[in-house]
Amino acid sequence: MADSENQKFCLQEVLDSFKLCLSPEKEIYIEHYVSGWRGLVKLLNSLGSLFGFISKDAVSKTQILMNFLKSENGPHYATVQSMVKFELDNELVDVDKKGIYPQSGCRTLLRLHRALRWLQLFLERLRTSKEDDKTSVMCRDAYNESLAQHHPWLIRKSAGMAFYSLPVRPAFFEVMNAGTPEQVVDVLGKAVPLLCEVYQITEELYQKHNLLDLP
Ligand SMILES: CCCCCCCC/C=C\CCCCCCCC(=O)N[C@@H](COP(=O)(O)O)[C@H](O)/C=C/CCCCCCCCCCCCC
Repeated sequence: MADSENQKFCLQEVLDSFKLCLSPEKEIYIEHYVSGWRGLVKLLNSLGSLFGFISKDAVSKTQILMNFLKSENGPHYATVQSMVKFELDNELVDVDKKGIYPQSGCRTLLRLHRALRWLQLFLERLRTSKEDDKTSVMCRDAYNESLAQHHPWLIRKSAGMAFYSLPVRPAFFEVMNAGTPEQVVDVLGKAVPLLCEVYQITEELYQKHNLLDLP
């Protein structure tokens, strides 16, 4: 695990990364998108070993994208839009679902994009929750409404077990390291619309190019 993923989670930092990832022309910078996910992985790593398999998958996907960014084709991977164009123009994507490019940038980002929908739904539930609402239920409901439909039975079961071990809401707010519960709710109020915008732009781009079902 990289050192940065062992550091303390900071919600504001995650928010800043997702803010930075949107250009004025609404292009999405992959470097900052990945940095937002890496910030989130810090929180995941503080939640215990049951979340290890989720963290491992998120780290591996962010690493694939960082490797593209650092490669000789790096400039083509600066934004999600330029990556889609580059991989489609050069036939590097499994548009015909043959599974020849299991590690393309487009399919890797699609997995994180689907997870972003879960995050958006979970954070909105958290934002509007009451003190004794269960984080495990909020997380499970958000998961069932989004990512679960893309996961096989074993992953769904393992994720469900991990959710049970989530701390109660006041303790979860502490881990989020963003001040008082009122301040956490305030930051969440800024985070959710931002994640929503990043999600929507990616969703429309992937839809336009028929990339939403990449194997
Ligand atoms: C703002 C602070 C509060 C929220 C804190 C959230 C912290 C979340 C950090 C990272 C989320 C993990 C993102 C996981 C990406 C999963 C991508 C995926 O779907 N991968 C599957 C498919 O990949 P391929 O096999 O096709 O390559 C893969 O099979 C999945 C493996 C792992 C299971 C993923 C379960 C995801 C559950 C949602 C995250 C729950 C975290 C709960 C923490 C509150």
